[in-house]
Amino acid sequence: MMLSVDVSHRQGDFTLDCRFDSEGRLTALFGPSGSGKTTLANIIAGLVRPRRGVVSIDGRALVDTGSGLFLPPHRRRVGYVFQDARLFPHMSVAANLRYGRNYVPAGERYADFDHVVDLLGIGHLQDRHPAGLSGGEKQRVAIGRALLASPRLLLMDEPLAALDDARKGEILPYVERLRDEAGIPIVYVSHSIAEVGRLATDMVVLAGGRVSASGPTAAIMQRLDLLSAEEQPEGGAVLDGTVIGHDDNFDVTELRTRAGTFRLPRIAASEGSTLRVRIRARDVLVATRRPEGLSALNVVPGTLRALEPREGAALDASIDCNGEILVARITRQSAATLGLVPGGAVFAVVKTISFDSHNTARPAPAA
Ligand SMILES: Nc1ncnc2c1ncn2[C@@H]1O[C@H](COP(=O)(O)OP(=O)(O)OP(=O)(O)O)[C@@H](O)[C@H]1O
Repeated sequence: MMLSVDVSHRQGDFTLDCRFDSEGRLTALFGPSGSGKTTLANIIAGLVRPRRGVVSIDGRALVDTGSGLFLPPHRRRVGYVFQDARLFPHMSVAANLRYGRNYVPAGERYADFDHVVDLLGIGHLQDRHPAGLSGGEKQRVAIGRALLASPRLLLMDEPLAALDDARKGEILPYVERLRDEAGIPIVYVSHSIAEVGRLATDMVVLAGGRVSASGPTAAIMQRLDLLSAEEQPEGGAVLDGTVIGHDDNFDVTELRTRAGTFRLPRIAASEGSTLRVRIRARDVLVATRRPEGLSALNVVPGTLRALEPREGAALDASIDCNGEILVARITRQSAATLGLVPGGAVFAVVKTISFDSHNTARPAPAA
C-alpha cells in the first residue's frame, strides 16, 4: 500500500505544510507536542478538511482540493484508534466489536471476527461492559472495533499514552502482531522514541507543521539532529539481528547483527528468530584500541564517519560498523583526548545491561 500525502492547512496561528509518501507496514508520525501530528491524522481520516492538497491510498484520492473531492470519514475505510478508547459504555464488548461492521457493505467486509478477537486476545472479555475493563483491555477492544470495520488503513493516535508502563508493555506485542499479521497498513502517531523505535517500519518526523525527514526507521533514528535536545540521548541506532544462542550460565542471549554480535540480557526468543534492538547513543562508548579489563561485553570495530558537536559538552560520533551506523554520545573533551578524527579506526563499546525491554523488540518481517 502506498499512502501519499501532500497537504497544507491553517488552524489559528498554526500552519501545516506536509508532504510524504510511505509504503510502510507501520508508519510513525513522530514529533513534539504541537508539531501537527493529530491534525495530519485527522486530515487522513477526513475529520479535518485541508485548505489545499491531496491524500491518496494506492492512487485513490480520499481528498483532492484541486478537483473538489472530499470523501467523508465513513466512506474512507480508515479505522481510527484514539488515546482514550471511546467505547460505547452501554454496550457489551461483543456489541462494541460488532458496531463498525454494520457500516461496511457485505462484499467489502474482509475482517474475520474470530481472527481479530484471537489476534488481540479479547475473546474472554466479550460479555463484559467497558466499565469493567482495564485501560489496556479497553484499548485492545477499541483496536478490535476499528479492525472489524475492515479498514484499508488503521490510524492510531497515541494509543498507549493513557496507559502506565506495565499496560504499555502488555499491549505492545499486540500492536506488533497487528503490524505483522493483519495485513493493514498502520499510521501510528507518537512522540515516544521507544515506541517508534520498537514498532515503526517507517517514520515521518514533524516539526512546526512541516516534515523534517521521512524514511525507514533505522535511517531516521540515527539522525539525532532531528530530535529535541532532551530526546537526543534516547536516539541512536536501530538494528535487526538473529538470535544465535543463549548462555545459560549467565542468562545472556547472543544476537548477530550486520554491525557485529551483541550480548543482551536473556530474552525469551528461540535460536534463529529475529530481534530488533535500539542502541541508544548515550549507551555507546568509543575506544581507539580494543579495550581490556572492561566490564562491557560488546565491542565492535568500526570506522569513525562524523563528529557532530551538540549542545554544551556533548558530541555525537557516528561509527560505521560494517555498513551499519552506531551513534555514540560522548563529550567533546573525550573526543579531543582520544584524538578522534573522521576516517579513524575505532571500537564501539556497549554494555549488555543497556539492552532492556524498552529497546528490544521483534522486527517487522520483510515486506
Ligand atoms: N481547532 C484548532 N484551532 C486552532 N488551533 C488548533 C486547533 N487544533 C489544534 N490547533 C493547534 O495546531 C497545532 C498542532 O496541533 P496538533 O494537535 O496537530 O499537534 P500534535 O503534534 O498532535 O500535538 P500533541 O502531541 O500535543 O497531541 C497546535 O499549535 C495546536 O494548538
